[in-house]
Amino acid sequence: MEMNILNQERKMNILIISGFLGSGKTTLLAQIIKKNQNKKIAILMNELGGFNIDSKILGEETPYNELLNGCICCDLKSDVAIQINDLYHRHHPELIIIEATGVAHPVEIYDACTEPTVTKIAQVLNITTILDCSRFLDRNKFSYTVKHLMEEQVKYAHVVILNKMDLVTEDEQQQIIQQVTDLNPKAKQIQTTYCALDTAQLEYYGAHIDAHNHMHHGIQSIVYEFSGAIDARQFVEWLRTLPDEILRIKGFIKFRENPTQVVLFQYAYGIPQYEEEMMNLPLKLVIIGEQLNKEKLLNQLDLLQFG
Ligand SMILES: Nc1nc2c(ncn2[C@@H]2O[C@H](COP(=O)(O)OP(=O)(O)OP(=O)(O)O)[C@@H](O)[C@H]2O)c(=O)[nH]1
Repeated sequence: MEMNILNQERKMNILIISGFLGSGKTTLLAQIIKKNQNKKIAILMNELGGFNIDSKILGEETPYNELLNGCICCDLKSDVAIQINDLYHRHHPELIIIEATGVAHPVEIYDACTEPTVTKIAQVLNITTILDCSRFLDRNKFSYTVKHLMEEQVKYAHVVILNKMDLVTEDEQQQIIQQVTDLNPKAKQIQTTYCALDTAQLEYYGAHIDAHNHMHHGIQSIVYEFSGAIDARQFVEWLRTLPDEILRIKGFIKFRENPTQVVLFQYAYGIPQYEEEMMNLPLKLVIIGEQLNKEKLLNQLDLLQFG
């Protein structure tokens, strides 16, 4: 799947809402639903807590599915595809909003949305991260892991909402704008209190999207399909050349050494994994990364395929 904002194929859009615990994700969701009553929106909620969103926020009109007892980016990743398909077949929404738990990593959520059964029917519109501004400014008080996660949520967002502006001074407002810019200069920043915003600013629907600004930053993905087996040694060599911007690769390959065996290939944080796959699946690779040099990658993959 490519981050095709224009949605020419009329696929469902997926909006990923990320943000640390208590930053305002549910508040934003409520705003979006309230202001877009004429749109068919469905929610995929990954709550660890027991808040009754059903009646309090969404109303009875908005379909939602839940991912329970775990975090979307750890143990529930494969459930995401199942739930998205379920929402699609039962409700045919224009937009699915995924509200992840506050501790979810945006790349993992995006990754979950690149399953072939999802890309057939939907595409990620953007990752919107919400910040509790004063908490974000105080992030050095948290453990390294928490601080790192808060920064990663900003780093990989296409849109960053600087929320709870009412709780910070003007001086602090300037500091946070600068810090977010330093972490992710290309993200669109929106300052809010109680997530009050014109929801069109989040650029939900294709017609409102400025494709040029959004095609070239943030997380993107490309899909490549091999027509047959490739050379294992060349493939490993290619992996060694990959830049840090490549965050994930996954898919199915066959190697010439054993051309009938389909291999499930996964690559994360520079580490490849190979598993024998029993089914004969299409030989597609999904590559996820930042600022992907698509043309170069496709050329390299062509060389693997035909070289
Ligand atoms: N003062 C202030 N409070 C806010 C603002 N936005 C949200 N809140 C409050 O902050 C609390 C957390 O907001 P939620 O929308 O539930 O945050 P969340 O990110 O969904 O929280 P989790 O689901 O726990 O991760 C609620 O009590 C909100 O009413 C804001 O701009 N200013």
